[in-house]
Amino acid sequence: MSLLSIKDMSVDIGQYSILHGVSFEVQEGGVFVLLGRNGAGKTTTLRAVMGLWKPSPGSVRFRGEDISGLHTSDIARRGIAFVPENMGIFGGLTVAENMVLATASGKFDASRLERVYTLFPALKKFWDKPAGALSGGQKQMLSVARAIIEPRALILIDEPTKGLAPAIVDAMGEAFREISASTTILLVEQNYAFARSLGRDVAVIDDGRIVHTGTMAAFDADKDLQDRLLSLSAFQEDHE
Ligand SMILES: Nc1ncnc2c1ncn2[C@@H]1O[C@H](COP(=O)(O)OP(=O)(O)OP(=O)(O)O)[C@@H](O)[C@H]1O
Repeated sequence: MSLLSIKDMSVDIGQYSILHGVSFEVQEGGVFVLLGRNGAGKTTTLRAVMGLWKPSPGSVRFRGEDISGLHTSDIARRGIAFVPENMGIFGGLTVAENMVLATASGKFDASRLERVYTLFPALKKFWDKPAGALSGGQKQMLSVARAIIEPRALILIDEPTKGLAPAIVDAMGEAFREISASTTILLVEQNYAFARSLGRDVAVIDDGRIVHTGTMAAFDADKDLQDRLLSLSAFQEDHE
């Protein structure tokens, strides 16, 4: 059984029809990358999985259970976390307070906290500092740390490398590799090199429709396909 199975999912926002029958399956373990041009529907797909938009019609199954009608908090309780593009952290609170708010009980499991410190040493260093004073990369690390401080089966991560320096992107990649050994990651990325280095499977969305699914290795080997689906040469110039 797939960990996450999205079937014929359509999403309307107000009078606009944004997703048109999106279907793909995410298997347990590793990194699944969702690629697509600007405005293709990547964020909308993640938000719909998290219950922040309601599919109509369509289903989202998590471990076989239809979660598409559930509230976001109930979806989170089933073991899915969302790291939004704007990171969703509280700038006026300390790193420690941001982390506490990400726990269900208000307490940390010591070994999980130790893991966060190992993955992201800067968070330990700035533990009692306001999150708003962190650099962009450190804020992104805090946002990911909040998602893994409790046990999760699936983390949805939206464009985590946007605007980050190459060294920070490398550190983020290392952390994701580590995290994905125990937690499945559904990653939306515009940085193709980053996506390629992490992804096992890939789906490409265009104009609210899935236009390709397969392994990342096969997609990466097919330059014509990449160019056709992503206009990758233009796409890379934009992001270099
Ligand atoms: N709240 C909203 N109201 C109206 N239209 C929206 C809203 N959110 C998204 N859209 C539209 O839906 C389409 C898909 O947006 P979405 O953010 O999912 O794309 P994306 O692939 O994540 O793009 P990007 O890479 O630019 O973030 C776009 O045309 C966008 O303008």
